[in-house]
Amino acid sequence: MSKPVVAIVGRPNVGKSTLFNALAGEKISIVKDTPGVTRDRIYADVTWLDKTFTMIDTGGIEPDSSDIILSQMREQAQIAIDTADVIIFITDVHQGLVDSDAKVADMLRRSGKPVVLVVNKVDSIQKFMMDVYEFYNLGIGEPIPISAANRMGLGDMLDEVAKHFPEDADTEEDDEIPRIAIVGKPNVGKSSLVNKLLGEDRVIVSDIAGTTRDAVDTRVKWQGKDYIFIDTAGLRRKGKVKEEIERYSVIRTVTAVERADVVIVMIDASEGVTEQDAKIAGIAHERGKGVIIAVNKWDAIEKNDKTIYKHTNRIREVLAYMPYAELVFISAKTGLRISRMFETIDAVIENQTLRIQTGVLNEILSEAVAMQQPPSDKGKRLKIYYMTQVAVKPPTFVIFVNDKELMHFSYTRYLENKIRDAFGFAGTSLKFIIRERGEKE
Ligand SMILES: Nc1nc2c(ncn2[C@@H]2O[C@H](COP(=O)(O)OP(=O)(O)OP(=O)(O)O)[C@@H](O)[C@H]2O)c(=O)[nH]1
Ligand SMILES: Nc1nc2c(ncn2[C@@H]2O[C@H](COP(=O)(O)OP(=O)(O)OP(=O)(O)O)[C@@H](O)[C@H]2O)c(=O)[nH]1
Repeated sequence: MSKPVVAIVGRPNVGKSTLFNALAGEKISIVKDTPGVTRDRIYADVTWLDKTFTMIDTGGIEPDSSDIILSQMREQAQIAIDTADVIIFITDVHQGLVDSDAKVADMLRRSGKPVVLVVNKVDSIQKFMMDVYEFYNLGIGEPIPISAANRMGLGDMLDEVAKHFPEDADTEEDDEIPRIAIVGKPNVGKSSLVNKLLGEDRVIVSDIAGTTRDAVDTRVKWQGKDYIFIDTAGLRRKGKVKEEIERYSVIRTVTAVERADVVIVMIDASEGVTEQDAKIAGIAHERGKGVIIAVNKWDAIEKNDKTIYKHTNRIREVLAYMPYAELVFISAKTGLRISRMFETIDAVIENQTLRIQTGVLNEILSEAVAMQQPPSDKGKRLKIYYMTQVAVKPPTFVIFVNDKELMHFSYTRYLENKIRDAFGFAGTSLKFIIRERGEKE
C-alpha cells in the first residue's frame, strides 16, 4: 500500500527540524540493516493513530539576505508541490507574519495541493493566541497553533493533515495496474530506458492525466497488459549546491519508490556498482518493494564468458542486504533483454502478492525446526508455536514464540531461507514480526 507523502515547508528557524524530530521520534535514529542508507533527516515514516505516512523535510535554508531566503523557500515549496500529497506550511509566532511567508503561501495556494498551516512556538495559548489569528491573512486556511518543542498541538495538526489523505488509495480504478519506478544515479540510462519502452512498436503510450508529481508517469502496454512506469530522470537541478541536489534526488527517489509496486534500480555496467547505487537500492529495500536490478549499458562493455559472473558477484557483494533482488543485464540503447524485463516485472509482482496458506507454512516450519534446533539462552530454549502470513506487498509473516528475546536474527533468516527454498519469492523482501503467544493480534 502506498503511503501518503507529507512535506514540511517554512522559513529558516521556524522549527522545521524540531517538528520533524518530534514526529519522527526515535524511529529515525534506529540503525537499519541497510548499509549506505543515509540516516540524515530527509525523510521518515510517521504513524499517527491508524495512519502511516512518509514525511519529508524539503531542506534547510541558509539564513542570508531576504532575497535568497525567498528564492530558496520557493525552491523548497516547489519540491513539496511536486512530490507531496499534503504540505505542512510552518510559521513562527515569534517572528510573526513575514512577507516571504505571504509569497510562499500564494504559491502553495495556486498549486491546489492541500496545505495545513501551522504556527509554531505557541508555547502558551493564552499568551499567543491573538497573534496566531494574524496568520489567517495568508489566505490558506485556519492556522493551527503548535509548540513543536513541547509537543503541543501535534495531534490536532496531524488530524488535519490526515483529513487530506487520499481515501483508501488501493481501491482506485487504475490501482490494478502495476507501477514500476525507475531509479538510479544520474546518467545511468533511465530516460533511455523509458524511451526504449515507448519506441518499441508493441508499446502503446498514453500520458496519464492528473499526474501532478514531478516524476513522469508513463503508461505502457506490453503483450496486452498495462504497466505504469514512474520515471525519475533528470534529477539534476542546475546551479545548486551538492547537498541540495542530493537531498532533492533522495526525495524524488523516495516518493517515486513509495508509489511503486516494483522498483527497477539501474546500474551502469561500464562503471560497475557503486556506493551511490547501494544507497538508492537501499531505499527500495527499506520500503519493502519488489526490486529488479537492471545492469544497463551491457552493450558498451567488453565481455568474455566470465564477465557476467564477475558483475553478478560484485553486485551481490555491494548489495548484500538484498540477496532476493532480481538481476537483469540490459541495454536501454539496443533493447537487449527488454522483454525479459517485463517478464521479470510480472514475476516479481506475483511474488509480492503471493499468499501462503497457514497449514503449508507450518509444515515448512516444523521441518525447519526439526532440522535445526532453535537457539536457547541461559537454559531457556526458543519455542516456535506457529507462523501465519498476515500481509502482502511485501509478504509479511507473524511468528508466534514463547520468548521474543530468544529469537535471533540468524534464526529468522534461517526460516526465511526455508520459505524461499519452498516458494521462491524472488524479487521481494519478506517481513517477519515476532510475537509472544498471548499477545494481541
Ligand atoms: N519557544 C519555542 N522554540 C522552539 C519551538 N520549536 C523550535 N524552537 C526553537 O526554534 C529554533 C529553530 O528550530 P529549528 O527546528 O532548528 O528550525 P528550522 O526551521 O529547522 O531551522 P532551519 O534549519 O534554519 O531551517 C531552535 O532554537 C528551537 O529550539 C517551540 O515550539 N517553542
Ligand atoms: N552504450 C549505452 N549507452 C547508454 C545506454 N543507456 C543509456 N546510455 C547513454 O547514457 C547517457 C545517459 O542516459 P540517460 O538515459 O540520459 O540517463 P538518465 O539516467 O536518464 O540520466 P539523468 O537524467 O541525469 O538522471 C546517454 O548518453 C545515453 O545515450 C545503453 O544501454 N548503452
